[in-house]
Amino acid sequence: MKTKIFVDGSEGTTGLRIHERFQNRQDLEILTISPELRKDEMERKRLINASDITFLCLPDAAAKEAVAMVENENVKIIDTSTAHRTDREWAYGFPELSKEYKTKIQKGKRISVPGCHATGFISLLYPLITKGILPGDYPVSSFSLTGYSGGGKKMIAEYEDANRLAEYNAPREYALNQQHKHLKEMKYITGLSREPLFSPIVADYYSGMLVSVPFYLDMLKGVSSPEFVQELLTEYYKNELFVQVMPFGAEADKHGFLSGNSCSGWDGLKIYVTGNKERIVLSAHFDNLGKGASGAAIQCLNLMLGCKEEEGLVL
Ligand SMILES: NC(=O)C1=CN([C@@H]2O[C@H](COP(=O)(O)OP(=O)(O)OC[C@H]3O[C@@H](n4cnc5c(N)ncnc54)[C@H](OP(=O)(O)O)[C@@H]3O)[C@@H](O)[C@H]2O)C=CC1
Ligand SMILES: CC(=O)N[C@@H](CCC(=O)OP(=O)(O)O)C(=O)O
Repeated sequence: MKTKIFVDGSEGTTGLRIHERFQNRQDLEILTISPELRKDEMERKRLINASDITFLCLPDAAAKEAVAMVENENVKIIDTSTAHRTDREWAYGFPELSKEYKTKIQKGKRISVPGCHATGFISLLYPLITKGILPGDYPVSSFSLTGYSGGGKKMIAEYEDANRLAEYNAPREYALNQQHKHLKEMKYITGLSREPLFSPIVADYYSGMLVSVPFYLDMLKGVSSPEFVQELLTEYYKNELFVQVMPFGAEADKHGFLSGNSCSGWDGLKIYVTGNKERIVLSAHFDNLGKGASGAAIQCLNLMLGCKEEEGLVL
């Protein structure tokens, strides 16, 4: 029997990308909502409760409302919003972190997909803290480049407006109050003792992310060389299809640049370790709409269904 799927928020950026990935899936039956009824509570509630698995691709408040609509106890939820990422009752949808994370997703009824910036940040720090080389009280700072689709329909419309302001031509730093919405999950999942200093930058390209975290090597425990960090990350992710650790010092292009958009359209995540004997930078390179949202949501679905983890995804 086919698994019945409903996407609440199917007309949005994340919802549309999830739908695209259902093409050619014979194992799924997609329950659709008429576009004019997409905010109709009764119709949403009917479809949520008729589904086996519902994806929530909504703003936080609407995601919480949708969860409150569940009456059928067999319904499973995959939420792409920020609403439930630090809720202990929910599985955090990052299976590569550990066997426990993977099992909780496979067996779970409530899955919260990681935030896009948080995905990159956590992919870099979680292994270092788990393996004891990064002290939990390290004063971590991070900067992150993102394409404008990360801001959803509203930001896409602003960037693609023919009459937009000249400021949109340049990369723009935001969350200047140091209150970005991913800080909570960055701290909660990694176990850092405090929230990192985090500076996201949105630039004039559609999609793709580059999340970077610099470290002083002598402040990491038992680390004598940058190669050691690269080898530790390689070992940590060696069985993972979606995470690739690049050779030490590898650069994305022959001119020595890592550009924000070169993983656009791809559903995996590449880790770069660059720098020298004193200072290194770890960078996670992926697509905010791939491993940063819709791709990760589909990966969680595949794990829940017990099919190939990469089904319908681009690797
Ligand atoms: N874009 C990205 O890269 C990422 C997004 N996310 C998260 O995914 C979620 C969706 O984001 P995104 O797709 O970018 O946002 P969009 O704004 O592109 O889409 C949101 C959709 O939800 C609809 N919607 C809003 N309120 C309601 C409601 N009460 N009932 C039903 N539908 C509603 C909107 O309707 P309408 O069409 O009328 O606007 C829209 O179609 C958010 O929580 C976001 O933070 C997570 C990771 C990355
Ligand atoms: C460019 C831009 O505005 N990006 C969004 C991130 C989108 C995202 O990942 O939001 P979720 O927390 O719902 O996952 C931001 O930084 O707030």
